[in-house]
Amino acid sequence: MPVLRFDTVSKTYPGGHTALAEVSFAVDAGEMLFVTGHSGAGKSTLLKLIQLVERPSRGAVLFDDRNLLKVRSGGIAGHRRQLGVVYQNHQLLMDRSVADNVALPLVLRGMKRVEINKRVRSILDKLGLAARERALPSQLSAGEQQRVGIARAVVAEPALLIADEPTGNLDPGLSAEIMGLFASLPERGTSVLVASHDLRLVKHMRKRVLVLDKGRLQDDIAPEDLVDE
Ligand SMILES: Nc1ncnc2c1ncn2[C@@H]1O[C@H](COP(=O)(O)OP(=O)(O)OP(=O)(O)O)[C@@H](O)[C@H]1O
Repeated sequence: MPVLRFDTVSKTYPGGHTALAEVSFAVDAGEMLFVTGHSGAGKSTLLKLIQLVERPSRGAVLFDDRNLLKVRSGGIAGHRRQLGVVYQNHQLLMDRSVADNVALPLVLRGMKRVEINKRVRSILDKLGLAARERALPSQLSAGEQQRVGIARAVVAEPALLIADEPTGNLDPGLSAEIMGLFASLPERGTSVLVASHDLRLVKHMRKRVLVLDKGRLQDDIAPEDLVDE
């Protein structure tokens, strides 16, 4: 069963600009894929519809077979707890330690402290951050900060991880490293959807690629059909 499905989704913003036009695709549980396209193609809009930051003008977005149109304002926070989100500029709390930042989604869920500590330690270990758990974000390198952002996004084991230009501020070496971390997540059952305009990096990852062009889904490329430049 797909974890996410777009069924002929269109989004026209107030003012009349159509950011997405009749977009359809499905994401399986444990699948990783990219959405790419020029600036303004509609990548961020697509991710906003999944997070219920925006609503479709036409068509339906289904998450775990549930039509998100049926989620009322009171249910939005609950819906978002099923998602992990990684931002370009990580949005860490700068006055809290690495461990506290990563613990936040679990604290918000009311989890017991012992369980929180166990999970935080385990994910920090996996992402190579164990030695930095007491550090403040400002004491970390850009790549480490982004890894903390990823740890925080996946610590609650979301069904779907979404990331909007997660390597935008990083050099090519670090970008490849961060993408490698994303690629390791589906093994843990999390589906991963990454928006990126970095075509070289996207092709290098050899995953399925959705190509948006002026809001239309121009292509849906299987990994085996990708060609190197
Ligand atoms: N809130 C809004 N109101 C009106 N128009 C918007 C709004 N948000 C986005 N748009 C327009 O919709 C189109 C798609 O924007 P979107 O941010 O989804 O593109 P994108 O592919 O993520 O671009 P980028 O790579 O530059 O971030 C753009 O033309 C943008 O100007």
